[in-house]
Amino acid sequence: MAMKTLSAKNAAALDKDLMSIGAFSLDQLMELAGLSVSQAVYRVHPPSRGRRILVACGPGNNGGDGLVAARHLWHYGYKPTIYYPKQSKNDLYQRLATQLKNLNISFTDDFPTALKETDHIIDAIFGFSFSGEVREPFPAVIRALEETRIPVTSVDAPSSWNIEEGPPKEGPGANFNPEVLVSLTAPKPLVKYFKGRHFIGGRFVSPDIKEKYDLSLPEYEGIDQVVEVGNNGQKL
Ligand SMILES: NC(=O)C1=CN([C@@H]2O[C@H](COP(=O)(O)OP(=O)(O)OC[C@H]3O[C@@H](n4cnc5c(N)ncnc54)[C@H](O)[C@@H]3O)[C@@H](O)[C@H]2O)[C@H](O)CC1
Ligand SMILES: [K+]
Repeated sequence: MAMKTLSAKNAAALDKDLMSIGAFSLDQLMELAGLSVSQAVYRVHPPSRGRRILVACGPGNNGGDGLVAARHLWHYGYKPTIYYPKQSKNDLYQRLATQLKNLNISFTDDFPTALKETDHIIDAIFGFSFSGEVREPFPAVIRALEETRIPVTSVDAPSSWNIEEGPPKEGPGANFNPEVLVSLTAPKPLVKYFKGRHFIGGRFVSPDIKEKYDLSLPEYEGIDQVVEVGNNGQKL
């Protein structure tokens, strides 16, 4: 049976519902999303495999999830480095960045060098609001992610992939195949092109929202914030 997915349009509508009907603040949702990402990274890349984690953050909420994940990973004993070239002036992101600076987590502008000095990468550049061709300064970053042999965990979507149609036919991202994907709330249609380990995270969906968007979500176990699923969307 094919996996049930959530279109980019419905993902944005669901997000709005969580904040209106659901009465969640964006901070809360982002905290839970980033916590999920940190748990998936801990599962696929425990600290014994190397503690250095490069977190590439984009300008929107996907980037915010990356900032939150970096904070949790620091508390688990990792050594995150942040690449965040388009920093938002918005208070939420500024506070997230300050929280990291208070932990002495370093920020870098030099992505190629940072890539040589890491054990794992988190791709928190673009999520469900990405569209069109990748604009500056990100084409070189996506190309570097394509070429590196260091494993990548993508947050919600492999950045540069079209949310409905998957990898671009040409240009940056055409050969980008991350090792791990953490779909937040529910998988997006692009998952049918994804071949790596797949987790679902974002444990904040109420039964009425699940029903409204016809989601079929695997059961989370115990205190886990992520569930690993197979090609059919069933829990592994
Ligand atoms: N309910 C949930 O699942 C939650 C998910 N979260 C995360 O939020 C993102 C979606 O966030 P949003 O701010 O809407 O957008 P993005 O981060 O995907 O990107 C917007 C950002 O990127 C720029 N942009 C768009 N296209 C391009 C392009 N071709 N080139 C360059 N830049 C581009 C755009 O201008 C914006 O600045 C979701 O995927 C989850 O990761 C929430 O954190 C919590 C709830
Ligand atoms: K991403």
